[in-house]
Order: sequence, then C-alpha cells, then structure tokens
Amino acid sequence: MYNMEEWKHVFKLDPAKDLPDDILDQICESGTDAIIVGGTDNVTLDGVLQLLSYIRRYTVPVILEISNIESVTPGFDYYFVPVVLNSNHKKWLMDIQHEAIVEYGDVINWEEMFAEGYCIMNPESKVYELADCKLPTEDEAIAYARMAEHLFRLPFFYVEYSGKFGDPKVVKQMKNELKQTKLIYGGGISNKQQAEEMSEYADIIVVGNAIYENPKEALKTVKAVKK
Ligand SMILES: CC(C)=CCC/C(C)=C/CC/C(C)=C/CC/C(C)=C/CC/C(C)=C/CC/C(C)=C/CC/C(C)=C/COP(=O)(O)OP(=O)(O)O
Ligand SMILES: O=P(O)(O)OC[C@@H](O)CO
Ligand SMILES: [Mg+2]
Repeated sequence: MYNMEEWKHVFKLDPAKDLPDDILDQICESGTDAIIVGGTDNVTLDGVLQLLSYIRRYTVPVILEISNIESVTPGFDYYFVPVVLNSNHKKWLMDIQHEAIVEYGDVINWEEMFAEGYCIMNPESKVYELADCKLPTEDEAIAYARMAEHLFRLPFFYVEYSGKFGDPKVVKQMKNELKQTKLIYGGGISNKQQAEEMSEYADIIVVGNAIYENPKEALKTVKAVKK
C-alpha cells in the first residue's frame, strides 16, 4: 500500500502519554514517512484508539507496534510485531507472539503484519528490563544483524537504544551486514544533528521521547534526513 522502501523517518507516539492537539497536528503534517503508535508500559486499547482516531484525520501512514494483545485494534495501515533477539527468555522472542497466533491466527491479515527483530542496547531502558535482555558485545550484535538478514530473513532489524543516543559506529557495522533487511534505529534522537548522523547508517530513524520533551527540535529531525 505504501512504499516502505523509501521511508527514512518515523515518529513514535506513546498512547500512554498526552500531547497538546497543536503538537499532534504538527507531527501529522510534518512530512514524516509514518507514525508508529507504541510504548513499553500502560499501553491500553483506549489510549491506542484515541491516538488512532486523531492521526486518521491526516493522510500519514499509521502503524501499531504491538506491545500487548489487549490493545490491538483494526484500523491501522500496518502492524509491527517485535521479537526480541537479545532476550534471555524465549517468551519475548516467540512465545507471546505464538500465543497471539494460536488465539487470532484465523483472522490475521498477514499482508499488514511485519516482524521486527529487536536488538535492545540500552540496559537502563524500561524495555530492556521488561524483555529480560542481555547486552551483546559488538561481535554478538553484528551476529544478530546477520541472523536477521540471512537466517530469519526479517523485514526489519531494530537497533533500540530507547532513551539514549547510541553509538553510530556500532550502527554502521550492523548496517554493513544488511541488504534486504531494513535497519531501524531508535533512541535518544533529540535534534537535527543527531538525526542526520544516525540517518547516514540507518535506513529509518525513529524519534520518540523528544516529541514530548522538546517538540520544536523533534519536528526539525524530519527535514534533516529528507534532503
Ligand atoms: C488487526 C487485528 C485486529 C488483528 C487481530 C489479530 C491479532 C491480535 C494479531 C496479533 C498478532 C501477533 C503476532 C501479535 C503479537 C502480540 C504481542 C503481545 C507481541 C509482544 C511483543 C513484545 C516482545 C513486546 C515486549 C516489549 C517491546 C519489545 C515493545 C516494543 C516497543 C518498544 C521497544 C517500546 C519502547 O518504548 P519506549 O517509548 O522507548 O519506552 P519508554 O519511553 O516508555 O521508556
Ligand atoms: O524515545 P526515543 O529515545 O526517541 O526512542 C525511540 C524508539 O526507539 C523507542 O522505541
Ligand atoms: Mg517512549
């Protein structure tokens, strides 16, 4: 439906957080390639529906990044399903996804569903703790990228530094392993310089918290990567 091949920039909006309408309007009209709705905790069906109905007043593509089964609803353009590659526990890699497919497998439109192989690199983040992650060495992180591309042939490999600006050199090394699999980078991008820097290596950069902390600067990240 949309050409994700060309996407470079995405905003991630958290259904558990509030934003004034005028900021939401500017995000939707910013020229970003898509808006992801998602977060780690307190993601409810009500919160998701509220954001979805607001964003739907605009033409920007909108994706639900599923963090729990209770908040899944029809009406999004796409659904991204995280699989946490560097979790210590198979629950976060495949068990909860399997459970969802046992329950809803008959009604899923597979055309809309995309797996994201997450490599969570910030031990201070909530999502690292929640998904019981292990911090990979550089070599191990590169091996996750290789698995995503060659073994699992995932559409997306998500290098997640949630809340912290990551190391562009590591991101570059991971990108070097990927041809078919798109590298999504997210974490700590709060201004246009950081957006430009990560965008050199990542196929798609995600800007999340900055929208809530400094929306004026966050909005400038769109033009920074779409020159
Ligand atoms: C369309 C429709 C109605 C379909 C119905 C059928 C259906 C329900 C299909 C679902 C199919 C499916 C396979 C679902 C999987 C369900 C599931 C529960 C997956 C779990 C995914 C997972 C591993 C979650 C763990 C947490 C995680 C990795 C979340 C990803 C998002 C993320 C990294 C958030 C970080 O957020 P951040 O903003 O950085 O956090 P804070 O700012 O709050 O710190
Ligand atoms: O909130 P930030 O740190 O921008 O991270 C964005 C995104 O990768 C979170 O899943
Ligand atoms: Mg967030």
